[in-house]
Amino acid sequence: MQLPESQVAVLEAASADEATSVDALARTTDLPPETVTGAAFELAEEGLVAIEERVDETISLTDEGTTYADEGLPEVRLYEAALEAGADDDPVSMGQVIGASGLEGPQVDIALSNYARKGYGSIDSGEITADPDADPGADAEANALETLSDTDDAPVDTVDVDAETLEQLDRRGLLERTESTVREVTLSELGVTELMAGIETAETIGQVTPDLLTSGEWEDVEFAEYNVEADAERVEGGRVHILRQTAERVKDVLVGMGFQEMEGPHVDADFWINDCLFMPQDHPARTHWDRFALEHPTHIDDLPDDLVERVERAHREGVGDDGEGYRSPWDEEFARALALRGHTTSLSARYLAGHEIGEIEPPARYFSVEKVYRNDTLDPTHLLEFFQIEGWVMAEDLSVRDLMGTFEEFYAQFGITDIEFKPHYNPYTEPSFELFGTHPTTGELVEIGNSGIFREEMLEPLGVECDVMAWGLALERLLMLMYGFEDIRDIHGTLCDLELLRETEVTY
Ligand SMILES: N[C@@H](Cc1ccccc1)C(=O)O
Repeated sequence: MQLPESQVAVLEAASADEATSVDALARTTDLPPETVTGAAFELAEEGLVAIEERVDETISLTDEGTTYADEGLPEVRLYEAALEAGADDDPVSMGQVIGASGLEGPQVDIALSNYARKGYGSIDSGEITADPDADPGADAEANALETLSDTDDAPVDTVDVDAETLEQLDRRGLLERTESTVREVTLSELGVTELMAGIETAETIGQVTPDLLTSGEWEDVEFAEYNVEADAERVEGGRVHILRQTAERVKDVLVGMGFQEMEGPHVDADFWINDCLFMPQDHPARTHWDRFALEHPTHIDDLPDDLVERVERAHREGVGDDGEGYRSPWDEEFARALALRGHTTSLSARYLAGHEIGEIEPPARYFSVEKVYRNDTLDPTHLLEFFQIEGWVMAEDLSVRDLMGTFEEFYAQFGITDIEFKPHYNPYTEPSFELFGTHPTTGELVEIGNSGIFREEMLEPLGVECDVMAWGLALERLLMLMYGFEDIRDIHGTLCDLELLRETEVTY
C-alpha cells in the first residue's frame, strides 16, 4: 500500500504493544506535533492505528503564590508576629502586630481574612490573640505552596497535595490550572500486517506554491488532506495596548466627573509651553538640553500680540499693586521658539487664554490625556515620552480641599485610595503639591503627579478672573499602581514584556 510520507513515519514510529503520545512520536519522527496528529487521524481512519484521548491537567503557582512560597503566607506571618508580641498570653493591639509583621497593602486584608478561619487566633475590636496550639508547620496551604514551588506545570495527579487544599489555593488565586489534550497512538492489527507487507511512500503536497500554480504541475500532484482537528500553533491576535486602554478609561472617568477634553499641538511655541505659565526665560528647564527643540521650522509664525504684551509685563513687573516680576530679560523671539511640549499645561494655557474655543465662563472643567516629551535619563520610571493626564477646574473660591478631593475621587475610580500629598514648587502655582501613591508589590512611594492652584501672575495676563486649580498626572505611573509592574520599559518600547501585555486585563 502507498501512504504519504508523514503517515509512513508515524506508522513506523508507533508500537502495537504500548500507546505512544503524539509528543513522543513528534520527537522520534522529527515532525511537528500538529503534523503527527494529522497523520495519526488519517491512519486511524484507515484502521491502521487507534487513538486514545485524555485531558491532562497541570498546575503551577501564580506570581502571588510564588511570593507567598518565598515569604510565607500573610496569615502565618501575622501569627508569627502575634506570638512575638505575646498575643498568646493577652490580646495585643492590631496596629502593633501588623507593623511588626511587615505586611503591607492588600496583604494585610488577606492575612486578616484567613487568620481566624485557619485557627491562628481571633481578632476583635482592634485587638488580636494568638492560639498557642496553632502550628504553622502543619498549615496545609503553606506546605502545599512549598511543594508546588519546586515543580512547574506539573501534572495534577503527580503532585503530593490533596484536592481540597488545591481547591483552596485555587480560590485564593495562588495557583493556575492548565488543561491540555493528550493523544496516544497504538498500532492496530491491520497496521502491523500492512507494515509487514511493506508500505511505499506516496508524494503528497502539503502546500500550494506559486511554482506549482504557474507550471501547471498542481493538476497532477496529490494533495494531503486537511485535518481540522490537528492541534495548531497558538496565534496571538492583536489587541489594544493596556496604556491606550487605560487612557480611554481615564477619559471616561473624567468625562463622568464633568470634564471636557482639550486638544492641541505636540509641537508648540515656548510661549504656550512656558511663558504663559510665568516660567522665567532663564529657568533651567528652558535650556537646550532639557527640551527637544525643532529645527524646521524653528519658530511659530503667529502669537496674539495683546497676550504677548500682557505676559511680557507680568514677567517684567509682576501683577497687582505690590506684584513683583522677575526683572530679568524677556524676549519675544525666545518665546516663539518651537519645541516638543514637555507638559500638556501648554494646552491649559491655550484654553484659558480663550485662544482655542473663545472665552470660557466659570464653572468649567477641562482635561487631556496626551503625550509629552522630556529629555530624561531612561530608567525604570522614566522614558523620553509619557502620557500626561492634564486637567483644570475654573470656579470661584477654590481651595486646596477641592484639589485634594478631586484627586481622591479620581483615583478611587481605579481602586487607589491612599494618595499622599507633599508640598512642592512650580513657578505657575501657589500652593503646589506633588502626589504619591504606594506601589502594590514593592510598597514604595511612587510619584504620580504634580498640581496646584494657578498664580495671579499666570491667570491675569490670560484674562482669567476667578480661581483655577490644575494638575498633570502621569498615566504610566497610574498603570504601575494598578497593575503592579515595576519597570516602565516592560510595557513600552523594544524591551517590553509581551506576556504581560497579552495577559493584563484592563477592567471597566
Ligand atoms: N506641568 C506640571 C503639572 C502641573 C500642571 C498644572 C498645575 C500644576 C502642575 C508638570 O508637568 O509636572
